[in-house]
Amino acid sequence: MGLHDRNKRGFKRLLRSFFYASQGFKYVLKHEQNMQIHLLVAIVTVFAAFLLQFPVGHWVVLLLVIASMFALEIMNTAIERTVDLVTEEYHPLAKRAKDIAAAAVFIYCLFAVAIGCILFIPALLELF
Ligand SMILES: Nc1ncnc2c1ncn2[C@@H]1O[C@H](COP(=O)(O)OP(=O)(O)OP(=O)(O)O)[C@@H](O)[C@H]1O
Repeated sequence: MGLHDRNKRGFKRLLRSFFYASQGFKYVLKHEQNMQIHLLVAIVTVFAAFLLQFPVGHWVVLLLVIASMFALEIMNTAIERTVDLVTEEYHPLAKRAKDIAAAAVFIYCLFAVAIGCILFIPALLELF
């Protein structure tokens, strides 16, 4: 899709959007160590949730947290690359923008861990 056919509609455009989105996802997965960690944690928690036979409500919360974590990390990377596009020199505003984007991921991570404890600890205690 060229830069000038943004007004086009249709299935082909939708397919192209999926293709570009998958390129973005592949890029983040390949280049961002944090994303690789998120993916690993997601796989482990989903596997554990299967074993612990989570009820539907727990599954909904778990999948929501995983999807939001991925989306936030992807947006963080987009902000980092956009800042790099504006300047590769040291700039206090570049630092601010990147630090704030990283803070969003960090805060969400803390809450995701807390939610994970709320979901998993009682289920694990029930095993004993
Ligand atoms: N152009 C810049 N000007 C000033 N400070 C910057 C600049 N680029 C990066 N920094 C600082 O360095 C930190 C690390 O930036 P970097 O772009 O390497 O991302 P990162 O933290 O390594 O993230 P990731 O590992 O997810 O790519 C930023 O949070 C910011 O504090």
